Amino acid sequence: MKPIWIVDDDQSIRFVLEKALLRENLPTRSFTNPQEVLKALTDAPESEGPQILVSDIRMPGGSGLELLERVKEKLPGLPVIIMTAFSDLDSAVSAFQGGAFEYLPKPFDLPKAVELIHRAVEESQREEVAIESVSAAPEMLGQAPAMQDVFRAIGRLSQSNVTVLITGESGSGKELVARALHKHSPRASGPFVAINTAAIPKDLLESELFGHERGAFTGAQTMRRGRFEQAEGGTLFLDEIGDMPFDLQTRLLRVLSDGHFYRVGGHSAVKANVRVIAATHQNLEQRVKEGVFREDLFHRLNVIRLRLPALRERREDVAMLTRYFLQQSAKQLGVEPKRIADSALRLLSGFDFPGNVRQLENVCHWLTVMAPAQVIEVKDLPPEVLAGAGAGAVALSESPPPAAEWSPPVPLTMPPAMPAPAVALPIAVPEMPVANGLGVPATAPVADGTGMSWEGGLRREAQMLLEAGRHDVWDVLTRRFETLLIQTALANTRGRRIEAAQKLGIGRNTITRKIQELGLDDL
Ligand SMILES: Nc1ncnc2c1ncn2[C@@H]1O[C@H](COP(=O)(O)OP(=O)(O)OP(=O)(O)O)[C@@H](O)[C@H]1O
Repeated sequence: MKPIWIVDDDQSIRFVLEKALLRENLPTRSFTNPQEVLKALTDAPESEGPQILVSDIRMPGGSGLELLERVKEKLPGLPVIIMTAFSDLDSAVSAFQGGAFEYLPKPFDLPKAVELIHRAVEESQREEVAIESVSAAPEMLGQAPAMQDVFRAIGRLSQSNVTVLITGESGSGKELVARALHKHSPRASGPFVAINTAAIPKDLLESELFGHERGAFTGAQTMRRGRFEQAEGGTLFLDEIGDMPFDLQTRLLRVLSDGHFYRVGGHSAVKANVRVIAATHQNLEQRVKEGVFREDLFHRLNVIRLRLPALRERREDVAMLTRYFLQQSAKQLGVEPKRIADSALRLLSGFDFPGNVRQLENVCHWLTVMAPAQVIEVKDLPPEVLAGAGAGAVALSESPPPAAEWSPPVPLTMPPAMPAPAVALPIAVPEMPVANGLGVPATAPVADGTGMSWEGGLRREAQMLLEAGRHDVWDVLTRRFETLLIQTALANTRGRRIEAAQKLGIGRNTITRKIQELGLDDL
């Protein structure tokens, strides 16, 4: 058998791989840089050429990706495994684009690396080398095995126009995956059009999707193209497909099977050259059983299914994502990025993140604005994290954090007579008539360590968000305010929701809905 060529400037990697492969009776030949490999390729007779090539990406004297390109010119069928210390999608995408067989994120698990090499050898012996291609958006991060599987799937789908159904909890990155699938598809130069079917009133959805002719209904003064037409030649992302009204499901099914549709009030068919990617946080099989989702549409959409893991199923990614979002927020706000203390990171990693990556992103933004110092400590974490991270955080850390850094969940509001909590809260308490049960505002705000009042903190955040040119300031701050109100009320009623709703003067359905929307289910 021909040898496995290993190229890496790191002697220890070469050594470990050589030894492991030797134990498997796989011969090896090692190189320290791409030039040596190219020279050997020219000099070596065919019989001594590589069976497969395992290459690092960053080496003095040339990049592994350039090497991949040059090698592929000479030996297009050769399986190449790219090793990279950067397990973001960029490297994976470039590797797949260059025609790599697989990529191996460093530090790797040796048995897994050997297994991968075995697979590549089998593949090369069958002389059917799968040349895989591009993957996803560079800003999509993930080191957890479950995310690596997602990246690989994206890479494999990149040459195809197939319909994909993405499932996963809210905020887990479904739209990001859809964008990545588009960006690395043959339709990349076409438009990517997204529509959240749950966010558009039922009556408007049909014309939103398919457009309407002039005079089709009252108010339709001009002809309007719908999202299907806007996505012509590109990709249409249908978010929250599980909530699509039944009659529209029928229309969608028809477009998918006939390849054309009619504008509302229109009589001539409009051709639809659109790839559909759908997403849902719901269990569609269950929706089919309940009779609210069409089974035939389900099968149409479910050609390929990608399941995105919830963030709590990949806690190992929290650290990397936190650092990334802290940098992004700092960039947006034009400030120095904050760092996070290990103890705070441990706590954050133990939090269940019902709102998934989006919630972590918001937390990081909040910390960038609100944490008083450059290094974020446990006490700076937002109340919902402090209140909800207990069990997971302790389980994650090898030794529990010192008592001074961590106390059990603290209610946001203290009755005026109670002593201040051991943990300094990141924001002071809103002055609301909830604390003493007498309908009298609790007047003493809890110190936040910055001397800033709750109102002042909110005003400062509003100011910074506005200056940063954000267009979701209302949403972000309303959510923050509602979260505070509900947490405070729940803390005062020992979690009894109906009582909390009464105290807040809202209905029980409203509090239940808000708790769900705000991702406070764990309280
Ligand atoms: N793996 C990731 N790396 C970096 N950012 C991510 C990742 N996953 C999600 N995000 C970010 O988290 C936020 C939420 O992601 P996205 O909108 O794709 O989630 P979603 O599952 O479509 O949510 P919803 O179901 O509520 O529509 C976005 O700002 C996105 O950029």
